[in-house]
Amino acid sequence: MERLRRTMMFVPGNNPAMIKDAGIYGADSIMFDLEDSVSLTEKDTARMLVFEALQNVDYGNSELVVRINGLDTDMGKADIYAMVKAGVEVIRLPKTETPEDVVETEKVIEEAEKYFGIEVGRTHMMAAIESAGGVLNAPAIAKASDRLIGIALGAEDYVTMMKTRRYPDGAELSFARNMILHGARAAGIAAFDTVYSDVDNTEGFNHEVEIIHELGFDGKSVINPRQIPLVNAIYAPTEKEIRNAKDVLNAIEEAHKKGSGVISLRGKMVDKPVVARAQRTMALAKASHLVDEEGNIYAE
Ligand SMILES: CC(C)(COP(=O)(O)OP(=O)(O)OC[C@H]1O[C@@H](n2cnc3c(N)ncnc32)[C@H](O)[C@@H]1OP(=O)(O)O)[C@@H](O)C(=O)NCCC(=O)NCCSC(=O)C[C@@](O)(CC(=O)O)C(=O)O
Ligand SMILES: [Mg+2]
Repeated sequence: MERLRRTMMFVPGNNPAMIKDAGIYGADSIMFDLEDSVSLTEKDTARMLVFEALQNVDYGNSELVVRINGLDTDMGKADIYAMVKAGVEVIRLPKTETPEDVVETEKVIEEAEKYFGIEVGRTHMMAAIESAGGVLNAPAIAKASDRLIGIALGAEDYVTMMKTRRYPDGAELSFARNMILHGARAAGIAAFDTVYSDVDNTEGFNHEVEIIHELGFDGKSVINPRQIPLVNAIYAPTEKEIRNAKDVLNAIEEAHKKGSGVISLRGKMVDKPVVARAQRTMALAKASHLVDEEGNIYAE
């Protein structure tokens, strides 16, 4: 079953209190940041704090990601070596422009794994796309390495470069979102939407999450724990969807027993893609604690 990544929470790497408590909010992934939320004078401290946390703090089931500084900076290589040594699960490249950026970063990760005697390939990667060039290269970026678990939109840098700003309807992000989503899906990896900076604007945030949920994004980068339950609520299937998914899975089981891969349920065809969607619905229902391990709805 694929790993759920509805929320990926940014945690500034130079904030010890936030780093210590980041695991209590139930983010699917925690993303420690060594890049833009950390000032130049704090870079070494942040690297050290995140290194210590990765080794010593228990973050439960959350996936652990670190956004490094790019290899075009003085910090990129040191970030990679420290995070690989600490056993990070995923390294996130910021401001990815080309597939070569991914390949270059992968080379350094591999060097670091060999240097520390870590199994080559254990460290996964994701690439954030934050510019016009990056968006146009999204399909190639997404296929640049087998280590990539996903690609993500970084809209704050992107809209700045595009000489616009964020608007409530999201029209300014429509092309970028579609390129990233199609690039990710064509490569068979995950697609993550960008942060929403106005943390007190719940209505605006929910509207944005509805848009990306409908488009098919796996999840969203968040900057504040208050945003996590909002995303989870929108990604949680409704009771009607869960009941339908269960009916679909039961129906296809019956069909398989009779040697068929297709069956009719209440007049609608149930075949492979319908079954795949039902399985995903049940996975989301489990992650949202709406059903037990056997798929029984808790309220029943
Ligand atoms: C926004 C705000 C200042 C609001 O502060 P507030 O004080 O109003 O927060 P409150 O809600 O009052 O906090 C209640 C309790 O939660 C704790 N708490 C809050 N936030 C927490 C957190 N993130 N992690 C753990 N703990 C947290 C807090 O410590 C408190 O704990 P306690 O005191 O114990 O009760 C704060 O959240 C914050 O700093 N966020 C992180 C910002 C950040 O990382 N930016 C960089 C990434 S974007 C970027 O770079 C752009 C991008 O690159 C993106 C891309 O590429 O996708 C692009 O181009 O688009
Ligand atoms: Mg950025």
